[in-house]
Amino acid sequence: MELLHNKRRLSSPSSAVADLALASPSSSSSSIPSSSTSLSSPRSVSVSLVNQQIQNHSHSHNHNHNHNYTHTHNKIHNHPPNLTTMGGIAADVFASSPPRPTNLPTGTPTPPPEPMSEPYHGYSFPHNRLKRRLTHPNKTPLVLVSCGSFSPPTSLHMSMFSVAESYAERTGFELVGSYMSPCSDTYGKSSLVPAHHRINMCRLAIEQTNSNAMIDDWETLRRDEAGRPVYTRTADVLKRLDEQLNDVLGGIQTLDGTFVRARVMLLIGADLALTMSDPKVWAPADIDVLLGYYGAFIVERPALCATQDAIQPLKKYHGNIMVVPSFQNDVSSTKARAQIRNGEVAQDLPRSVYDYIKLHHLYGSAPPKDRHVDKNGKPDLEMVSPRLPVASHR
Ligand SMILES: Nc1ncnc2c1ncn2[C@@H]1O[C@H](COP(=O)(O)OP(=O)(O)OP(=O)(O)O)[C@@H](O)[C@H]1O
Ligand SMILES: NC(=O)c1ccc[n+]([C@@H]2O[C@H](COP(=O)(O)O)[C@@H](O)[C@H]2O)c1
Repeated sequence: MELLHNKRRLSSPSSAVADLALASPSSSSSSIPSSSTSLSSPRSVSVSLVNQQIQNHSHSHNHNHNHNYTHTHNKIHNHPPNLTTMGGIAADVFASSPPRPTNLPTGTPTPPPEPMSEPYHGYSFPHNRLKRRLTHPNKTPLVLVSCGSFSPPTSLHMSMFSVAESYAERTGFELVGSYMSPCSDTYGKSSLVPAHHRINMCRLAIEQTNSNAMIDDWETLRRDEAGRPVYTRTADVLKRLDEQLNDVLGGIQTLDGTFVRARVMLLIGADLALTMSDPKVWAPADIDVLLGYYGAFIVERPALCATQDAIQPLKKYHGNIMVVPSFQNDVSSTKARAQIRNGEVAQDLPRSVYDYIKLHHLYGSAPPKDRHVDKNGKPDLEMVSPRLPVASHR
């Protein structure tokens, strides 16, 4: 498929900066809408950070949530978020977020021409690891969605879920599901290996790290009328996941038996957040949807950018942003690919992912000398590196 223009890079070497008028011209989901109505402007408050002063949120605004979050499904009632605070961590994300509209926002960009839930051969929405019932009272069910290239998935991609989960659960949330949504092959990044390899590697990474994340390969399967893969913007990915979880599956059951909508939020690194204030990379209407309506957990990535630089331009959305502290690291897919090309062992990859790369000669890797494969030629999952931190909620 012809890309309409090249990927544009910001200063950050591995930030996501594909300029996204790049996929099929025939798909309206593939181009940045030129204009749209904005969502109601969120109140501007400080971004949640660890050690921020504990705030007590007794929730006079819960009425808004109740009113605005009624579900078409009869069983669903909004469960008002009760922002508990524990361990000295503030939980102001809901307290400060705008009332959520009943339906998806009018500012939502032009939807794709085909139904967003169009079934593809062999595809079904994954929910096997979705926790369908809350285990704690007064918590808001949270689903985190990590959209990325995952070319290849690194140990940091996997631990992002667990650090965000630990952070979220000290707030008013209970994590009920985590999704990895690999982007389509049409995303303009030359480093992408074909989607089936990226999906296989994500699967291996999940197994190896004992993660509860699910892979939603819908982005990689979407096709236009001519059968060509199309790019899906991240705002549309979240809208569809929201529909699947809350409208199709019916939401999450609370301890008192009622059903509430899960809060869907984006999980990204600070380098990607840095690109979000660039309208050539993200349509402002999409940012309204992603940060104004859904919200994001932004994991610090100090090796690539200063967190402040990333979030300061997004200050009108701060009530919907949680900044998750991370440790100093230079882990990236770019670094892993360079190591593989140079014949070095890529330490930051789950071992099974590394073996898969060698087995399939991806990223210019030489054939493996020391194959850790079973008798069927599949990577031997026993040959694994030490386990990474894992999500603990199931
Ligand atoms: N070490 C890290 N710390 C924080 N966030 C990360 C880290 N690695 C990846 N991410 C985030 O994970 C998401 C998906 O990233 P992606 O698959 O593009 O990996 P990447 O390492 O940034 O890739 P590349 O190096 O190929 O540009 C992005 O939001 C990115 O910011
Ligand atoms: N306008 C958009 O929807 C937009 C812009 C840039 C990146 N992204 C997404 O961000 C994710 C990460 O991208 P990178 O691999 O470039 O870091 C990908 O899933 C990509 O599709 C979306």
